Amino acid sequence: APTWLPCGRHRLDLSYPRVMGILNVTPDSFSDGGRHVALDDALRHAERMLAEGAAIIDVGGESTRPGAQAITAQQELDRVAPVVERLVCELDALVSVDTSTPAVMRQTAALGAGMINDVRALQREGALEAALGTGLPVCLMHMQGEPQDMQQAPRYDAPIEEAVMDFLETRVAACEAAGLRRERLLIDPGFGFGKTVEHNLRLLNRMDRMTRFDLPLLVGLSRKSLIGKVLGRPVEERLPGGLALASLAVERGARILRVHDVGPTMDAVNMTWAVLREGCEND
Ligand SMILES: Nc1nc2[nH]c(S[C@@H](C(=O)O)c3ccccc3)nc2c(=O)[nH]1
Repeated sequence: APTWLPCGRHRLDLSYPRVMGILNVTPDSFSDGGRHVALDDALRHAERMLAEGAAIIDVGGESTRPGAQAITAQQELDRVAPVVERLVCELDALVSVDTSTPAVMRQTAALGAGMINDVRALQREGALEAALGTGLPVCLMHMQGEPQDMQQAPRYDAPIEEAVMDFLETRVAACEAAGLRRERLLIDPGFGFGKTVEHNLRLLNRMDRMTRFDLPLLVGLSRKSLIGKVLGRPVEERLPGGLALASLAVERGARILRVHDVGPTMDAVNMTWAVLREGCEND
């Protein structure tokens, strides 16, 4: 996999695992005193995650919560654009935009976003062309179904890791066929997106097989329901479980960890990396 990734005006060093901080800008995060307060809060939250070591800030406007009703491209843009603009202009942050919407990809790239994070792997009409036009790297994630229905009855004919890798293989091929250079691609197994707990656990256990793509591996495990179901913890008590998963993910090849709790994850990831890196050099 490449040891660094051009992300707009940023150059992301991937020779060691990096942490991506989650910045949620869906309306519930605007529930308090209106947009400007929320915007300032978002900036402060991002500033804190950067200070704790986040290499990337992931900004998502579409609530992928199961059962959430779909929003228009304009609504998504109205949420995301102001935040991206201030993150870029005031913090010079490397911003990834969690979107499947072509117009949002184009407009946020124009505002200085450095990466596209598409949970639908550029399958929407016009998404591939839009991503290509931005020149930005793109994370292709596996999801079965849509957030509205993906968790009702996840099932696969093949073992989960094979189904996920087959899907990602087809999406990587589609991108390359459309002229999106392989050096611009990242892959992500999509934990929790149309998978049972067993699917998620098996997928992480066998995730080292995804290194065969020779592409940077991004994973999102933070506070997810698989932690809740295995440990019986509510979402606000899932950090220890999440740190265990982050360490395992790094050991199995993950290079970008998408998390809520940046500081603690930095320590777990750096501790894990110190062990893995040491073993290699002094063979
Ligand atoms: N690349 C990449 N992008 C991501 N965006 C998300 S949203 C997810 C969450 O729990 O954060 C989520 C899922 C369902 C409802 C709410 C929130 N998860 C990932 C991931 O695993 N990989």
